[in-house]
Amino acid sequence: MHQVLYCLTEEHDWRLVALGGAVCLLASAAAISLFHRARATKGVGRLAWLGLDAAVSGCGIWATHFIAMLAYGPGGAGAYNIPVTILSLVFAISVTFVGLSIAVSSSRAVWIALGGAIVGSGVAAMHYTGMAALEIPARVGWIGSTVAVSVLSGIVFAALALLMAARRDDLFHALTATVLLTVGIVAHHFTAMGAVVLTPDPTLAIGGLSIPPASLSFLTASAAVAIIAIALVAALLDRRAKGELGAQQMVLDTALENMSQGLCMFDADGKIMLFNERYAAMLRRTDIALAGRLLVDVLREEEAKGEWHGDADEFFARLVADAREGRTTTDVVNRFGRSIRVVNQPMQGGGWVATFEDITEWLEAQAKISHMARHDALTSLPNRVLFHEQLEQGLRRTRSGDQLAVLCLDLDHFKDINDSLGHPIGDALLKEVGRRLTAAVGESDTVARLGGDEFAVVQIGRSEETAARSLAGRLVEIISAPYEIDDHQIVIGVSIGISLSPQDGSDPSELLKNADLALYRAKADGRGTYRFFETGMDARAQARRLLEMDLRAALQRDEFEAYYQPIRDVASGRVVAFEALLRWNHPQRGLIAPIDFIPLAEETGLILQLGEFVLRSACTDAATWPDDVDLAVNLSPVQFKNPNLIASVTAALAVSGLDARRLELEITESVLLQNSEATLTTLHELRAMGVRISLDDFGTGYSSLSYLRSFPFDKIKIDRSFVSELATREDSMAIIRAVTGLGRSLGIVTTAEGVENDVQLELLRREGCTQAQGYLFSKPRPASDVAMMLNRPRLLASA
Ligand SMILES: Nc1nc2c(ncn2[C@@H]2O[C@@H]3COP(=O)(O)O[C@H]4[C@@H](O)[C@H](n5cnc6c(=O)[nH]c(N)nc65)O[C@@H]4COP(=O)(O)O[C@H]3[C@H]2O)c(=O)[nH]1
Repeated sequence: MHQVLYCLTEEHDWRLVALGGAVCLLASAAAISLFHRARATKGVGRLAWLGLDAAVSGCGIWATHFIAMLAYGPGGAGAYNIPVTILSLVFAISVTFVGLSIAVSSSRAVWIALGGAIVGSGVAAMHYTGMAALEIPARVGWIGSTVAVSVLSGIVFAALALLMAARRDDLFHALTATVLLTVGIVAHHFTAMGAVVLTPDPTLAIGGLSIPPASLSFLTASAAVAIIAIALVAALLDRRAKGELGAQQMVLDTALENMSQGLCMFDADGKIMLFNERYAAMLRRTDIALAGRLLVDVLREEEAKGEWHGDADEFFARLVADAREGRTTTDVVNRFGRSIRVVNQPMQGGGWVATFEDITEWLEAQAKISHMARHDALTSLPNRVLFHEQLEQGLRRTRSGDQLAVLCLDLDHFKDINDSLGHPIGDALLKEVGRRLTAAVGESDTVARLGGDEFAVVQIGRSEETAARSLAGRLVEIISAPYEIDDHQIVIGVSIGISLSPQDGSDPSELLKNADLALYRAKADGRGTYRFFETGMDARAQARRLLEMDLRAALQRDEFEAYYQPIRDVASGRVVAFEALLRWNHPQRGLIAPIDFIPLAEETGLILQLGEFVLRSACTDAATWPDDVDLAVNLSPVQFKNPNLIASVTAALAVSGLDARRLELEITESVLLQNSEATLTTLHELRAMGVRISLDDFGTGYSSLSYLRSFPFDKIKIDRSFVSELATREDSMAIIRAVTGLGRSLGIVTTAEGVENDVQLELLRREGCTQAQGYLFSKPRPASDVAMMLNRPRLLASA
């Protein structure tokens, strides 16, 4: 140690030592930076960086040595043998190259340390060869132990330097490694110089092939500094470029790995260049090597394992050909129970990018949406859209000689069931109807629910009239069979309209329209039956449409008028009331009877306005009559569903000033059929106001008697049909006798309608009927004739 210190302080020029140290530091910095570059690169690039690193390190060590030698006082007297000097440079570069190569190619500390140690021994090899090149007039001797320390210090520090550099490529590790390497080189040099023992010998001459130390040192130092500087700049530029590339790579990797789609990139030969994890996971290729492999090899491997089916070579050849010819292809493939959409997009310069999207859920949702769009949610039967499509399909078949029938079905009075038993029961009934229909039709026939209580059937193939007739008959029977739903026994009828193709039409809309017209006819003919389309139906429907338009206009033009028909007390013959009966003064058609427009007004809802008009005008008229003459007004079931009924009765009474006890409202059984709870409440409210309630057309319904129990009616009006047959039919007489008897015992007034002659009147009187109404006394007349009707018991002139 003493020798080393002595050598350093006494035998060296400090300024040159500092210069050598600076060159060494610069060389070390470049060497470490290049070392990092070499580790970050692969293949030929790595080899180039290693070569440059070894050259820079070798030159750096070499230059450091000769600058330091210039600082060494005793060396100034000699010269350097040129071949040996060159050999020392070769040693420095080649041994360093070996050491760096080992350290770069491994990530294990032991190999990196070994590489570093070899670099350190390269420093020693250079130094001692360089010393051998020194020619001075003295004999050079060595202190063995100091030599050993010098070699060891170079090895240890160089190994530490590379270990530090290999840990991380950042400023801290780079600086620490640089300092360690510098220390290694410098420590080695000066320790080695401390080991030198010079014995002057003037006989030793300087050879011919030598160069003075000052020239060599400055020459090599400048060249080395230039090389080192260039290398350092190159390394720094490369680092920055790599850094940017690395950042881009990171962004790309993040994007790739966070894509919901799988992505795989192939070169022009079909070799996998890049893929993301989603791709590997989607195609279950996580366990097999993919990068750099030909797709066809991967497919063959999967084919062998039974995971891929098809001809791998043919498939692959097609993909490569598509990419080569610039064709973008889209396929939906089924892999492992999932539906995957694959898009192969050719790349510029060959190869293609394949994207893989799992569209299983999307396809399922699509199927669901498409099912929902074409099926009825309640019954799952085809809806109008699908029905149209199937009808169109069927019609295409009829062109090749087949026949087709369209059956439109409408449940009779379904609304009443819905209103009285509630929607859940109504829904359950519709479902059951759908099931019965489906079970009843043939395999090639289609049943659809067109909406509400409307169903339709297309009968294809054997649909000549008799087949359609037999199906319709069967359907009427099947649908009319009782239903048991939630402890309710339900009976419902069905009306069916039928159109046939080709005779009744050849496009879906026409056939449906004609079947609808036939359905309308079936309903008009009493429901619970079927009708075939006939040509005249269209005209009738047209007439109905015109009537509806007329009706609306008539309301605006005030063409309606209340007529009155007297009701007489049978015993005294006195007029006790007038029934208001609506008339339409049509400007072209003259006076129109209610039977010709009331049903349509009920269907279209216009009855609400009409009913209100009758109530108001009749109450106003009646207010002018004697106090003991009452007014009877008919109420339609439709009006009864209107929540404003009570309000409009109250308003009519209030505006006219008529006493509520003089007003009598006539309702038919059908009013009681609908939503009975609400109906009964309304009836009771009307009664509470003082208004009386009559049961009109008694005897024409199915269970007239049972309705008498549900509400305490003030009056029963015996239907005209019984009165007209009074003298001829025994059973009519019996019914009248029963009703009048019932009225007497319940304290209810009985009014016989349609009394046309004295015989009928006499019989009614005999049976104890309370009141009578009919043409015998007067036909319905305008309000202006009321006074006349009051004064004259019989007014046979027609109205
Ligand atoms: N053949 C014959 N017929 C007789 C005789 N006596 C009375 N009539 C007719 O019998 C019908 C009695 O009225 P309705 O049973 O309530 O039957 C009424 C009633 O249900 C309905 N209607 C009439 N006006 C209104 C109204 O303002 N509102 C409602 N909702 N319906 C009305 O139209 C039906 C028919 O009314 P109209 O044509 O006026 O027919 C009236 C009347 O002209 C007779 O001796 N012989």
